[in-house]
Amino acid sequence: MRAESECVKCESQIVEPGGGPRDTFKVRRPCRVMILVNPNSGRGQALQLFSGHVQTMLTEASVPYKLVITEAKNHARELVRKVDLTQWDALVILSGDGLLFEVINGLMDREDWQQAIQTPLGILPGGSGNALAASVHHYSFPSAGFSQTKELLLSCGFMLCKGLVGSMDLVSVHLSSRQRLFSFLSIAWGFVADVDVESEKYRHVGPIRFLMGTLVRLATLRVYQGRLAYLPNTISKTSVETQSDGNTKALLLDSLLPSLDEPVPESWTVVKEEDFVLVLAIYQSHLAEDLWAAPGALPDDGAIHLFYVVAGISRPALLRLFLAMEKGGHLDCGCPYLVYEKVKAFRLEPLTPQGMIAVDGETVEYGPLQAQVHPGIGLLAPMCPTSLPPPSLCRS
Ligand SMILES: Nc1ncnc2c1ncn2[C@@H]1O[C@H](COP(=O)(O)OP(=O)(O)OP(=O)(O)O)[C@@H](O)[C@H]1O
Repeated sequence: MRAESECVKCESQIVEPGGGPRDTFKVRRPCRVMILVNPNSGRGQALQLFSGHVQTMLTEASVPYKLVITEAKNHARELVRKVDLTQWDALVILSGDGLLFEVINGLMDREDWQQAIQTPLGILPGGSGNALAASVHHYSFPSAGFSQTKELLLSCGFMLCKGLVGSMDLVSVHLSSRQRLFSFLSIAWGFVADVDVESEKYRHVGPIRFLMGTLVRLATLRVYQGRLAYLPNTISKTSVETQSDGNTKALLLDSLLPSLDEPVPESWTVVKEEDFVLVLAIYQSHLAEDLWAAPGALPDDGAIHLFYVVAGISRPALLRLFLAMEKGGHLDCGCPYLVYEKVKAFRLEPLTPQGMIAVDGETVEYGPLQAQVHPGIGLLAPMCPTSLPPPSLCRS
């Protein structure tokens, strides 16, 4: 199936709403949208979600679109590396968070990454985790929950059609092989990474896969040795610093990070514990549809929300934390093993010889890594700055 609606010239209206709670929002009615769908994401129903719900919304809102069905891993990354972005006002992902991770890294691979990453990126939930979609819904309708992925899809589709755009932080991640990645969601090591990766096999059951994975992992609770250090979020907002590569490409500098083989600067805090149950760095509010992991996070707050749980926590206490996370209440549990810091950068050096590290839910090479936030370098498309009622209420 391949659908392409006609691309018509329509007026682009850019309005600073002023009355909204934050001043970074623009109303930019999407004109031409490329929608990338991973047909295998989640329960394998992304195409049905498109034809059953999204297509009608786009048609009703007169938003011209081109549908691209991804054929394999890295298809989307290769495509956005080369595509003529002047043809598109937004790139929209109907999938899980993994496909957006590919698209962001494809855009950042480009010679013209500075302009490319300013292409508004939209998300429509088609995966089993849907962390960014749940976060977007939360930023837009903080007091309105949703009970099913379909409701979340309608909410994100509605906001996409409204054409609201806000800025988004990206985090630059350095792995020990010198590979550099750009992340919009999270970096996880220990319990959370294990659950995320191991529960992939239950993805056909949808978001509940994380609860199933958590219960399985709790039964075999492990301690992971490693070193953690971070730069607290006390320094003033960092600006985007670039340097030329000697040709035409500007390089985005990670000026807060020393080389991975050098010690961290004295201004950093070194965590004295070396036995962890989990380390989670997150920069959106939600880690999954029903995991409100960072209650204070905003997409462009210039902070990495760093959580870690040190060894010694009991299985029931850890389960209580995850159950409380459904309502964002884990920090109110008074758990002495859970630590939360807002940081600009951090370094993690696992000492346990084998394990999992997940960046935006995707497994990456295991080993030392460090990361730095780049405030507001991306644009997130379905964002709503006002207290509009959620779409189901609008229609009644
Ligand atoms: N047609 C395809 N077939 C197989 N894999 C694909 C295809 N298109 C994309 N992928 C890859 O599949 C991986 C998972 O995609 P994604 O995260 O979007 O869905 P998901 O894993 O079902 O969602 P979630 O992470 O919410 O569970 C990504 O690495 C993506 O690049």
